[in-house]
Amino acid sequence: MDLKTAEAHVRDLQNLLNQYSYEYHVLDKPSIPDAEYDTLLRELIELEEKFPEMVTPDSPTQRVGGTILEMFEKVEHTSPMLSLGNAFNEADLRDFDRKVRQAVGDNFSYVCELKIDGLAVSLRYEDGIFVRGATRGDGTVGEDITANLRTIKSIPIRLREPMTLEVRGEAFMPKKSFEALNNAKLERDEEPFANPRNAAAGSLRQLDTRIAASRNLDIFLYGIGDAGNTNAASHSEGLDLLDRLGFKTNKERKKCANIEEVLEYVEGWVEKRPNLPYDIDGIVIKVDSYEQQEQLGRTAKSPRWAIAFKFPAEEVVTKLKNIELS
Ligand SMILES: NC(=O)c1c(N)nc(OC2CCCC2)nc1O[C@@H]1CCC[C@@H]1O
Repeated sequence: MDLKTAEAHVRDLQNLLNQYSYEYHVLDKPSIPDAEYDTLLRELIELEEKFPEMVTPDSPTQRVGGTILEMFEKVEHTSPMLSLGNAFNEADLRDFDRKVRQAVGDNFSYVCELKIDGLAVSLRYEDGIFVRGATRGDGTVGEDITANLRTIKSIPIRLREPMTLEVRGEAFMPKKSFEALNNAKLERDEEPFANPRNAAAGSLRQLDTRIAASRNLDIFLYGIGDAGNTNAASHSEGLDLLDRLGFKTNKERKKCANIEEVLEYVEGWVEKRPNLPYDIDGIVIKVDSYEQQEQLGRTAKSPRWAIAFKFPAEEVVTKLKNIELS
């Protein structure tokens, strides 16, 4: 095979494998059997070993680097990663709604989302290529964990359009992966993780990327850092853009016309929460229109246009049950 043909074949394989990975990990709709994916990946690895100059950062072979980092560099976020004010009951939610209506009137919608219980991260893409990923840190400065985030298969290493933007999301460990990891730790007489959030944070703060790669982490993206250079006019349009670009967003989100619909959504998920394959610790309620978000503004640390309804912690319920039983 001459260089030109090899080059074309490598690009085709890289594009094909990235597409298959997107179908499997983002759409959850694989179009080929795993064995075929593995065969194609092995073929690409062999070709890239033969022609190392053809290895590019967006090749699917570059997800798990061999390097062990010395430490994590500090990263300043282009726009702050805000935290959320909390609501614990219906009165708190109605209070939030009253303040929103005071500021923007009655003509607006909310978007309700599951509040994923993981580690908030920011992903930066330049011309569609994943260039940097960081923890939220204190909201202004986080840690560069790009190498570890690259190992999360649902994070695209190349977008479906060559956009430059920063997106935010919650990296998490699915419940099944958490149970398997803790069973393995118990077998090795190691200290198990207390919950999937700690396990996800601990995995992404590993200096050895092979450990992060072994932890079956996943992610849901929930926002755009700087929606300025997109033509999305609302949060829901922003999330649809993230879907088009190839990101994994949580499909349980719902547009609500008023606080009554929000309360109904929250009520529904109190029941359904235990059946989810990942932990959630509440529901995030956001005013949809970007213009109205601007009007509402923010405090030093959290937006006035969003609030988190917090569920009572599941562990507390378990402990209470144990007390009653004993
Ligand atoms: N954990 C989540 O699922 C989640 C979400 N679905 N949506 C947001 O929206 C941001 C945008 C502006 C303020 C919060 N934040 C989330 O989590 C954040 C990360 C840091 C504090 C909150 O937990």
